[in-house]
Amino acid sequence: MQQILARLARPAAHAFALARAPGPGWAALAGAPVRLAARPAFCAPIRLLSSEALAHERRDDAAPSAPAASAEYVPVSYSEYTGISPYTMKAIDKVMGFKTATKVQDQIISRLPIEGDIMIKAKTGTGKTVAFLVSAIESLLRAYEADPERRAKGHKIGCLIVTPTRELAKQIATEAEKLVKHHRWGVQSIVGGERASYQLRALQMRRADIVIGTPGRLRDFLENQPSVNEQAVDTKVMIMDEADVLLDMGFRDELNKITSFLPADRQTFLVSATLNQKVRELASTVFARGFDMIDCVGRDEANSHANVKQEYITASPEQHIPLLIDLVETHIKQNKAEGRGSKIVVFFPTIKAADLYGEVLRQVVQKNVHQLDDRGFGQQHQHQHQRRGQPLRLRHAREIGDIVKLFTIHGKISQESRSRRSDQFRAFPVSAGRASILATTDVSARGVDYPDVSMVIQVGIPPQAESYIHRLGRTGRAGKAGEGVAILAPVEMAFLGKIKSMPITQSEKYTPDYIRSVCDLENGALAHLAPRITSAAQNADPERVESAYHSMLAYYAAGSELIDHPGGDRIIAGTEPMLKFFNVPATPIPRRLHEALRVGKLPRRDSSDRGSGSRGGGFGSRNHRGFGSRGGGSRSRDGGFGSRDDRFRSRDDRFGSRDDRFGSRDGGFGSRDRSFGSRESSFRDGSDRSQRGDRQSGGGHHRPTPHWMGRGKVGSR
Ligand SMILES: Nc1ncnc2c1ncn2[C@@H]1O[C@H](COP(=O)(O)OP(=O)(O)OP(=O)(O)O)[C@@H](O)[C@H]1O
Repeated sequence: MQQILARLARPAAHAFALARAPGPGWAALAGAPVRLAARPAFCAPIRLLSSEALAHERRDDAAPSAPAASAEYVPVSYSEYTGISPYTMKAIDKVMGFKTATKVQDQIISRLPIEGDIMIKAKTGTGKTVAFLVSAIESLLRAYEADPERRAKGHKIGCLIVTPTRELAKQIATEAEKLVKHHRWGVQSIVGGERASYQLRALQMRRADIVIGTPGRLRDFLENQPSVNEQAVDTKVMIMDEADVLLDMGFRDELNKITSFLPADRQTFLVSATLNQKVRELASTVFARGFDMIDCVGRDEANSHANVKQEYITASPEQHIPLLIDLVETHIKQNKAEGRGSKIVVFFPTIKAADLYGEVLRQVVQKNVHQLDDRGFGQQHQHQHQRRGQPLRLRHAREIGDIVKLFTIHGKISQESRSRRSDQFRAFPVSAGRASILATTDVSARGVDYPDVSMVIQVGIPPQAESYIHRLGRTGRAGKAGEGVAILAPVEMAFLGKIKSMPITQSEKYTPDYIRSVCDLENGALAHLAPRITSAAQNADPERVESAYHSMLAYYAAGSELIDHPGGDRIIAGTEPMLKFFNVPATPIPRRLHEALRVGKLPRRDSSDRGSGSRGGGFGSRNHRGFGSRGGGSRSRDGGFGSRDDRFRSRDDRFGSRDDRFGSRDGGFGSRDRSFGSRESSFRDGSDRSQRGDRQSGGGHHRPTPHWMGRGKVGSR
């Protein structure tokens, strides 16, 4: 009934074109006069904001706001839109396979043809890409109708899309290629990290109807390549996707420069999942005329999905890994019991932490992956499946049992590996008994589309409050169900105050008693995995554990506004327990890191301070079976850290690990996100392990073997 009413209320789409007033109305996002956008009275129950309203609405997305009910969107069938050309419609239907429009798609497509500039705000994973692409294609089509010669040549850039990362550029290019398939247009990518000469040649030789690029390479081409400059002078549509990310990455200058090469009468789209002051300021410079705002998030609605349950768990850092393992295991088992597979993304604050914790997770939960080929299918039975003509996935799952595969992606991994792992994680089949886990940093937080992610776990706080929304947005995409859990240390609890508008509640399951049970490896919920867990903890290289610890301290120092920051000592005391899990004794932290934490002088510590025996707690002291029985550290400060202080010399290096969310400024994922130390793996291989004795006797970390290590159970993985 509701659907019938919604359809009756919907007039022909061509009548939706917005009446646009000329003039500079909007300009004053930052204070000057603005004009009100025309709003069709028959508008779906979605908010269409004027720039005036935008200017007055100076709240950031993660900031608190009063909850209010918002009308539910009733999906509209694509067949109802009359503003889409037949070729585009055919692609939506046959190539993309989309039958109904998402909320943001409806808001854009029901208004086609759109003449002017638009700012789009919609929740993560709601199909913004198709929304702006369809509009851009239809605008370009009209321009081609007026200029058939241009259409025939296809040499000039018709639509230019700027996006922060190569991965996103690739994603958008894939969608664009599908949508223009029947138009027979060309789609090209101009991104960093690939050979410029190849891209340049392709621009000159092939159609350039839609060009998607990352800011650095685009600016470079426009500034230094007259032929590209010439191709761009009559660009019809410019789109800035993930505008908030572009700005967070410091691309403001690049954006200004790129727009300076484009004609003033172009159509501009600014697309963002979150709206903050920086985005408003960008809007005030890139929109050459008045613009309309399409805001698909209700004024008082949380910028997350109702279908994604959000919980947090408070626990000391040494409990984080067992909790993480328990969360992952429970989720996989539960889904399997319901006949589904699992796809989990775990976010860590720093590269070092992602490497270290991700490797522990791999050693504990990964299984049967040797049976997989690159596509995630079983190898050994492949010929049988093909011969019998049976679906590979089903037979595979039945024959070799559960499969759990862990992928790691962060900015220290080469672009090529990242792309490969990203593709594999995306394609990993989500069928019963199969689970894939991605251990990552904020490099995977924004814009990356991994369909079917069933759970997002955030270990620690994100670098910015808004990032919480983006990370969470990797699940619950395209209307699917999802789950989000944040594991926070007590020192991080103040972060909850920064995301008050999010419907996140304390986990009812993970009570202090249950957390203790999870961490009681001998008798608790993870007893069956105790040998694997203890072995993984033992395998971790102490220097890398320490390095990850330092990276966490630097991370807190850089993002101090997100935590309760009464001074560095509390942060150190609150973070140091992460060492306990690995049985690595605490040592003095580098001077510059101390300065960053604003604790003044390095505290004097004798060796008994350094060890955690004096602190007690942790796993061992409670049940004499966990990770806690430890002696003092033996590393001298001079020998141990003199050279390491170098790592904190430059601001970039010091705080680099926070930048890993977006990666290279030229659109890759990587080069900005320096971490602490250069080696990739946080774990020793066999030969490394054999050297441990030397290191211990040579003044490196002394990690006394707890009584529980070395038992038969521990080594058997
Ligand atoms: N109309 C539709 N019907 C079904 N699936 C859709 C539809 N539109 C988009 N999708 C799918 O939904 C997923 C999310 O789309 P998209 O990546 O465009 O979202 P987004 O809003 O740009 O997300 P983010 O803010 O995270 O970048 C994609 O897998 C896409 O293929």
